[in-house]
This record gives sequence, C-alpha cells and structure tokens, in this order.
Amino acid sequence: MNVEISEVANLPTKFGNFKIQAFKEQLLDGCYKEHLTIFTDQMPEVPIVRVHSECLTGDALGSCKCDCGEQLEYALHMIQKHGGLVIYLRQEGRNIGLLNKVNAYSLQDKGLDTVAANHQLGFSADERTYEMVEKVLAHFKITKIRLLTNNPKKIESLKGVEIIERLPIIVEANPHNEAYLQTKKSKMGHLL
Ligand SMILES: Nc1nc2c(ncn2[C@@H]2O[C@H](COP(=O)(O)OP(=O)(O)OP(=O)(O)O)[C@@H](O)[C@H]2O)c(=O)[nH]1
Ligand SMILES: [Zn+2]
Repeated sequence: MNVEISEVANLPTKFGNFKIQAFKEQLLDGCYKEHLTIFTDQMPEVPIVRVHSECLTGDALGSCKCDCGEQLEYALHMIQKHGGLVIYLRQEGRNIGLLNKVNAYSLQDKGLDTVAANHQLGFSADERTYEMVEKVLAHFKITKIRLLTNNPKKIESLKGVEIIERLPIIVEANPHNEAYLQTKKSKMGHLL
C-alpha cells in the first residue's frame, strides 16, 4: 500500500485542541483516498481509538437518518478527555460512495432497509476494509488500543493491533433513525 503522509498541524475545535495528520492512499486505478487522523498531544499507553467511516450527510449536515454525526462528536469528546485518536476513513456509505448511498437512501424512501437497499444496488451490506488502520497505528507506534465501536465485524477486521477493550459508542435514537439502528442490530450484529 502506497501512502503519502502529511506534516502534523494543530486543529482547535469546539471539543478542545487536537493535532491532525492526513494520509493519502494511492489506489490501484490511479485514484487516491485522503484519510485524516485527529489526535491528542498526550497519548496514554493504551489510547482510545475510534475508526470512523465518512458519512457526509451525518457528519457534516446533521442528518437524523443515522447515528454517525453524534458518534463522531462523542468520540472527539472522549478522546479529548482521555487521550487517543480518531481515524477518519473516507469510506462513504460503507464504501459504496456518496452517489450510491444517495441511491440507497432513495430505495429506503420506498421502504427498503439499509441492508436490502445495498443488495438491490448490487453491493454487500458492508463494503469496507481496514488495511489503512493498520498502517496508521504502525505510524503512531500504537500496538494496543481501547476501541470505540458497537460493530463486532470491525473488531474482527482490525489486524496488527491488540484490542484491550471495546468501548460502546451508543447515542440516543430519534424517530428517523430508529428503524436503521434496529436493522444494524438484527441484520448486521451491532451490539446495540
Ligand atoms: N450504504 C449505506 N451506508 C450508510 C447508511 N447509513 C450510514 N451509512 C454509512 O455507514 C458508515 C458508518 O457505519 P455504521 O454501520 O453506522 O457504523 P460502524 O462504523 O460499522 O460501527 P460503529 O463503530 O459501531 O459505529 C458510514 O460510512 C456511513 O456513510 C445507509 O443507509 N446505507
Ligand atoms: Zn451516517
């Protein structure tokens, strides 16, 4: 995997002061994906790590259809308090991309759930991979983590690191994401 790594820069936020560093992943087809790490100056020996997948609608637009935006805020808050890092992976729509995610949302408007909509479009329920996480953690010389997730598949998929503890990342449901969260629990095995 060919990865270009940026310098470290300061990022003051409403959650406190962080550092950021970008990782540009060269893909086989000549395209690239730019990921971001957001981390604290002080890092405990076993830091809290959140592997967050891009959700433009949830992270930036305040969408109520999912729990992504609130999970990101929770993660930044936790990391600011206890030390650690967020690995923000550009795997929009569980890696089907923004255009396909909007098509999936359109199918959900017609009654399909989040998994069935992906299948209808010819994708699996979750198309993400996590090789980048191994690369990032090696860069930070992190070998043991406390992982913020409810997703058992994510825990299984992370290689090259010892997950000392899983920390739940549960945010309150709302009328728009109740069915989505239920599907994540029943069809994708999320620990909700
Ligand atoms: N294809 C698709 N992607 C979605 C949908 N809703 C959210 N996403 C994407 O799902 C990703 C987040 O995954 P989640 O399944 O919510 O959570 P997770 O990261 O697997 O698990 P946690 O670590 O517990 O949060 C982001 O990339 C979102 O863009 C949807 O209805 N369809
Ligand atoms: Zn989302």
